[in-house]
Amino acid sequence: MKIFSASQMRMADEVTIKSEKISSLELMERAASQIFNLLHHRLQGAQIPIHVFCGIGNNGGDGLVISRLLVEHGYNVKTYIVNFSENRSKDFLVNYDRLKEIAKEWPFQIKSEEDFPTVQYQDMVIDSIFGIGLNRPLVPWVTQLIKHINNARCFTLSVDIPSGLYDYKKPDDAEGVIFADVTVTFQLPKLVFFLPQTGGYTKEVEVIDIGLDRNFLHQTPGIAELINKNEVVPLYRSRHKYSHKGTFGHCVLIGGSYGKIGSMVLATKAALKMGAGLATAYVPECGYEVLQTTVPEAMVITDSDDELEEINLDFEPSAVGIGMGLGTDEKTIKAFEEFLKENKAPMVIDADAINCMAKKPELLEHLPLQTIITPHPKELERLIGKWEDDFDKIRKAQEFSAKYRCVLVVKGANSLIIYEDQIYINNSGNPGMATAGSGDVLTGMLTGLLSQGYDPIRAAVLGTYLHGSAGDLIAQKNGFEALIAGDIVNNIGQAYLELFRQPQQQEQKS
Ligand SMILES: NC(=O)C1=CN([C@@H]2O[C@H](COP(=O)(O)OP(=O)(O)OC[C@H]3O[C@@H](n4cnc5c(N)ncnc54)[C@H](O)[C@@H]3O)[C@@H](O)[C@H]2O)[C@@H](O)CC1
Ligand SMILES: Nc1ncnc2c1ncn2[C@@H]1O[C@H](COP(=O)(O)OP(=O)(O)O)[C@@H](O)[C@H]1O
Ligand SMILES: [K+]
Repeated sequence: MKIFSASQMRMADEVTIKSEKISSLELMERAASQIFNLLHHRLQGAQIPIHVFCGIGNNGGDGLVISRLLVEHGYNVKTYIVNFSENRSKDFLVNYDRLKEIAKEWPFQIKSEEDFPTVQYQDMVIDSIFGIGLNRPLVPWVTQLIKHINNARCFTLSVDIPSGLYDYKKPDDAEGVIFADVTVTFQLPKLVFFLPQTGGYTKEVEVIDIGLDRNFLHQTPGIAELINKNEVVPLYRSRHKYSHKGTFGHCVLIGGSYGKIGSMVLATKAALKMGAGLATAYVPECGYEVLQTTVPEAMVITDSDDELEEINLDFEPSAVGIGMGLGTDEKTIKAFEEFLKENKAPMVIDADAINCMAKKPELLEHLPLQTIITPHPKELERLIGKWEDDFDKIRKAQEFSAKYRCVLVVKGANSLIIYEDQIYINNSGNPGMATAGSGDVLTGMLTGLLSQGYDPIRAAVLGTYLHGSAGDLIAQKNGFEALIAGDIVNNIGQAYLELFRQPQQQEQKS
């Protein structure tokens, strides 16, 4: 699913108004009445106090429409205008009058802290103060109002985006943003919902189709692509009956040091489970027995005793995954550099191999085109430096990717796959995956896909999705806490099958 910027959303709005020959007012009515329908469906007329806080722009206009429909249907509604400016939008004003006609009284004006209404825990709030039009800091009393609403801790529904969130930078005051239980957003999800600094402002996101112009939505490249099952199914390559193990490549996993051989076990198993034809683990001598015992399907080549000092392969690998438990000893960095100069196979670079590159940036010059690098945030910082906020992080990651022509998988709750100006946001996975070794599994999985000939961007997107999806399958059965990295490997097969499972409804019919 595409993600648009605020200005692209505005353009989609305008194009729809022209192509459908409707007014912006009608579009507002259509959008807001869908939110009302959603509420009405859930509340079924329940008489809980509903506080609708409206700004003075079109987001406020949406709130006024919702209020009017709630009043018409006999709900217990109080409407407030958060009067931070006299510059009211045209459609706001029309709906302001329409609400008065139905409710028989003007909404209550909030102009300062003295006007704040009491909001109780058992009430409900509709947050329609700011939408995607927020473009400057809030006046202090509006920030206070937002904090006042948050303090009630009552069920809060934000219209389009939690008020106080910009769609292009982090909020000025981390507490001055509505904490929403649900955000009902128009047509397409917004980037802020998936970034670590801003994703936490809403527990749930519901995207509603307000019928914006299909051609425009289809033809306009988004600023990012949200990756769910629908997006990855077309990336999967099925197997031919007469294929043999050579068809799926012989990959090599390189890494391990004394006490960190487990990372290599996880990665090697993961590469095989993803479908690599053959896998070799290249480890220090101390890892030999461990690997031969725990992954009998893999071959093992060993180097000196406790850490790698040389990387000499006696075959041409189809893909390389390097870095798990590798260490950053000078000798190892040297070995890695020599290897990079020789190697032509597609690569995944993780963990200590990233740290080696951060220590010696010249290594980056030797990467094969579209090498996948999989940093967690700390490793990313070592590569691209500190960032102002998540938006700045993305820009810096894009610049880094363009400079070295590499694919970055920025790991986290919604891992970002970045290649030059392309951004993919993975939407599978769960907090149970915040556990030792889950990144090693990802590296093995991506290497397994490269080994089978998937191109690096596809491999990064499909592999990251399947990794999260395997984690989700475990969490459904065992919960978050008991999830360990080895379980992710064991659920790779189920994650593949899940790609082609029909939705529940169809299962019940058959
Ligand atoms: N296709 C769509 O996206 C649709 C959007 N609609 C609504 O329109 C909203 C966008 O509306 P607007 O562009 O009017 O913007 P908002 O209602 O989000 O912003 C309010 C207004 O306040 C001004 N402003 C921004 N920051 C301010 C600040 N800190 N202090 C004071 N004033 C500030 C802005 O210039 C803007 O005019 C969306 O979020 C959505 O709710 C819907 O009505 C219909 C369809
Ligand atoms: N809260 C979370 N939600 C979803 N996925 C997560 C979460 N925390 C971690 N992960 C995933 O788990 C993996 C952790 O990788 P990493 O930090 O390298 O761990 P390790 O070094 O222990 O292997 C990444 O793929 C990341 O996206
Ligand atoms: K809002």
